[in-house]
Amino acid sequence: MFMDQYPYQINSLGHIEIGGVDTVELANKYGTPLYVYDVAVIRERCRSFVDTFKQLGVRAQVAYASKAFSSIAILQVIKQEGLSVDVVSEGELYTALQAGINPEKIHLHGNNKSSRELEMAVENHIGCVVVDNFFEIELLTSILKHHNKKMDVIIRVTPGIKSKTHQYIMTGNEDSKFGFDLHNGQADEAFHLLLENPHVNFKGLHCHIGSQIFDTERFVTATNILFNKLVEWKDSHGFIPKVLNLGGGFGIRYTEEDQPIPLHHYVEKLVETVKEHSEQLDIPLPEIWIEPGRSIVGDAGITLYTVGSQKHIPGVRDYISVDGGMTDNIRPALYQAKYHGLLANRANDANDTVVSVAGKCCESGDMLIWDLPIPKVNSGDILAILSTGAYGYSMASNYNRIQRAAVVFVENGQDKLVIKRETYEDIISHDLSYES
Ligand SMILES: Cc1ncc(COP(=O)(O)O)c(C=O)c1O
Ligand SMILES: N[C@@H](CCCC[NH3+])C(=O)O
Repeated sequence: MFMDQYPYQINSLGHIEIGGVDTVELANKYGTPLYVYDVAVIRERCRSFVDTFKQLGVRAQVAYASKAFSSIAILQVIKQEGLSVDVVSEGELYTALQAGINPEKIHLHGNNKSSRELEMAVENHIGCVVVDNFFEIELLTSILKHHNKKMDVIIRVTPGIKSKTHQYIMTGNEDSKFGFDLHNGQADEAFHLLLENPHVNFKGLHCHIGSQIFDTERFVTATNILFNKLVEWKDSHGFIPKVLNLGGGFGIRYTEEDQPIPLHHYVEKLVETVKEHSEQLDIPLPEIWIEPGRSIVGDAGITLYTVGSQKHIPGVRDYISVDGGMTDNIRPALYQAKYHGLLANRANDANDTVVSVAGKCCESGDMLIWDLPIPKVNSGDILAILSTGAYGYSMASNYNRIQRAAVVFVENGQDKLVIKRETYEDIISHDLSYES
């Protein structure tokens, strides 16, 4: 059955169960909309990456891309599992530090890092800055000079390949706001600037070709392209890379159309490719770093909603509306992302109708799922949307002054609130009065 392909079960009451906990009980206890994560699945995903590197005897860092979902609780799990953390802002860096992540295991990304962000990185002795552009080289150098410090850096390059994914989540192509182009001389210029810079240890290259990628082929192509450059730099400067960061982007199942491959396959193929090149180049195997986000938390999470109003337009379409929407999951509106949903309280009932699931925002584009086969829906039913663990909470907004939903972790039959639902007081807490 289709549900077998997801890490959730249906219990004897016909309710969806996650991490051994009945989702209907969770909806009653915490209210909806509610994000629920199975921590055992998160751990299992972390271990797929970490253990494969270990089994292959390769020095590596698996850096969780915390943009996918950042909070104290998730980063505590990430820390327990021995991962590093990739952050892209002061807020993500602050959260990682507060969660107790060892600063040496934090990598700072970003195409427009501010001086405050770089200062914070330097002051906290984080492990590595992934340098993205010439402006940043100057800024970072002046901050390091000022603090009389030295920092490990790698540079982000765009290998110039397009991944089969939505344009907005494609990042490794030439026409991208991220990184230095490998083919027009910019990466070489950055390399020279950093190699001669007494304030940095220039360790190697980074590339991230995009997101939700289901095959290993493009990772191999990207690695080949990086090595073409490394061959040049070894010949011209005797440069030997210590680190090769091949980014994230490993695909997960949202709907039946998605056919993810086991996560260890990516690691095996990357290691094989880097080993081949290193042997050819006659250099020691560099440390291999990867940055999975979605594949760590994506299918470990679901969102529970309560169905409210319904609208039947004869000959056109049936809409059901839920108590959340684009405020807790912007991905359908932003990327036309597709999700699967089902009734959490009647998961075994036969699908005898088709509905489109609308959010409650004042926006026609606030649709979560189009044309979902489902049993006849009653207002008050609990709808579960699957695989919402990545880029759901982290991209949530307060549009229409809707409160951000709560987050609950479940593991081995136990549930724990890890992010409180926002209150109306929270929503106005930063508002200042304009009355004299
Ligand atoms: C530099 C970088 N690393 C890692 C990721 C994580 O990607 P994903 O969540 O698809 O694994 C992203 C986001 O796409 C990224 O831009
Ligand atoms: N937010 C994107 C992925 C991040 C792309 C940026 N590197 C998503 O939901 O798919």
